[in-house]
Amino acid sequence: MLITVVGLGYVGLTAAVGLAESGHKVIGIDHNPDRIELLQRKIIPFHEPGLEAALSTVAIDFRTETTELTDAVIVAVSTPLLPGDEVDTREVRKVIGTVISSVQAPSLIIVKSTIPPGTSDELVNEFPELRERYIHNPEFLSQGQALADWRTPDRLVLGLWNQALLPLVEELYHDLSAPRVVTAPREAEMVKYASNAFLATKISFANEIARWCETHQINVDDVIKGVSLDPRMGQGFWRPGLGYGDSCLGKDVALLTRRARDSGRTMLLLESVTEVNTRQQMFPMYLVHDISPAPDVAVLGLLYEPGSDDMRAAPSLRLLPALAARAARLRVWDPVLTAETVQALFPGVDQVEDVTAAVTGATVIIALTEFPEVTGLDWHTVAQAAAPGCLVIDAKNMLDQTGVISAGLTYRGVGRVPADVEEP
Ligand SMILES: NC(=O)C1=CN([C@@H]2O[C@H](COP(=O)(O)OP(=O)(O)OC[C@H]3O[C@@H](n4cnc5c(N)ncnc54)[C@H](O)[C@@H]3O)[C@@H](O)[C@H]2O)C=CC1
Ligand SMILES: O=C(O)[C@H]1O[C@H](OP(=O)(O)OP(=O)(O)OC[C@H]2O[C@@H](n3ccc(=O)[nH]c3=O)[C@H](O)[C@@H]2O)[C@H](O)[C@@H](O)[C@@H]1O
Repeated sequence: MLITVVGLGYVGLTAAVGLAESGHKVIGIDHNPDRIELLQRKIIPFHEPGLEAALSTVAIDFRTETTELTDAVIVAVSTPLLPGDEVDTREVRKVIGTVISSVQAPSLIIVKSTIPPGTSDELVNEFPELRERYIHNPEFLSQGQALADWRTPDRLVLGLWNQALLPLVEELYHDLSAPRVVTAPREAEMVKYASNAFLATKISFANEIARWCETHQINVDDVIKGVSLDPRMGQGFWRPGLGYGDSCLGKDVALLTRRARDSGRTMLLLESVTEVNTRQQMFPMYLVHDISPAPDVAVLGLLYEPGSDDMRAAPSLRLLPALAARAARLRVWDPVLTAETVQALFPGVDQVEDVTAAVTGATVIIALTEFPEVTGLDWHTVAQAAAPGCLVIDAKNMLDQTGVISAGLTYRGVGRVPADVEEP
């Protein structure tokens, strides 16, 4: 098939590459000319492991606009949160308006962007010709493993009014063997929101349990292992840490809770999920708050996860200014973010080139991102560079605490009981 993908971010570019790998001819459209210029040179404009290598193996026609008739158009443009927690769907509407008003509209118009429940109905009210061609097919990939998730999805959710479109969808996704959930667009929209709300809930739950464990001297790692082996619990998304800090979970929960409040049916659970998360993102502050004299702080990692440079909702955005206000001295190290990005997000911050430069003289080390350079640290070497007895805050329970303690450093994780290790 000949397919146009509009919006070449994490979702759209992954879809374009995945569909090209499946043998389709793909035209990739983005209104950002700088992005197109890079893509034409087979350079991806963000950090997504494996995607650039895959892009180099396929031929995609990248442009800022097209008038060419294709069999299907996939819309994957941004739908950010507006102030007041409503979602901005204007770019989706704009693209649909352009596509539907073209002389011969394509047979399939697929919206992959996350849109609030009811948006597809609104789109069809605005563009009645859309109804017979329309599918809302939400995307469930995770950044950092986007292409792998595309190639082997858990499910394909297909929200449509016109069942006659299904053979075309099968042709489009001929090599994706996941179960299909065929429903109406409104339900498909809600599958996406309910999924992200549940993931957010799981993380806040894990963090609450970790907090309880900490108070009662119980090791949360073993508790989670014991609980999550029950298949009813689902094995993933159990890791306590800094809370969710990606660009979507918070955004999707915010939309649901805002709309619930508006309709007079407050979602008590999800309101609490957000509250727990907001508190959790700042937990390193509670550990450094009373340290006197003001600490010399090294922050290792600014990304919310090593596989994605998406800083739209990263916990470090709130944490760093608070730390800067508390610390006598603050240094950050991050191997992915460029100096320009760091200065734009955290003006004036002292960004150093390597971990050793960051930890030298530190009285507090905060490990925020699970980069291999952090998880693989030799703590005896760190102890020689850092101040004696330096506090190591493991914000993701990713470090070997025995190694940290046996090097003479003080360890604090999330709901972990400090290991009984003989100090040197
Ligand atoms: N990032 C993720 O992990 C996931 C995101 N989603 C949803 O998918 C949608 C896209 O997300 P991302 O890829 O993260 O966004 P993004 O912000 O990385 O990329 C969106 C792209 O669309 C382009 N764009 C915006 N308006 C346009 C227009 N009118 N014409 C052409 N190009 C346009 C932008 O220049 C940008 O390159 C959002 O609705 C998001 O909520 C869904 C699942 C996973
Ligand atoms: O709608 C979306 O945009 C996507 O949001 C998340 O994907 P992603 O944003 O890439 O983020 P994840 O890697 O899944 O992590 C989300 C956040 O939760 C945190 N997390 C994750 C797992 C865990 O056990 N504990 C935990 O704190 C991560 O550090 C991160 O801040 C979902 O996992 C995807 O299914 C969904 O498609």
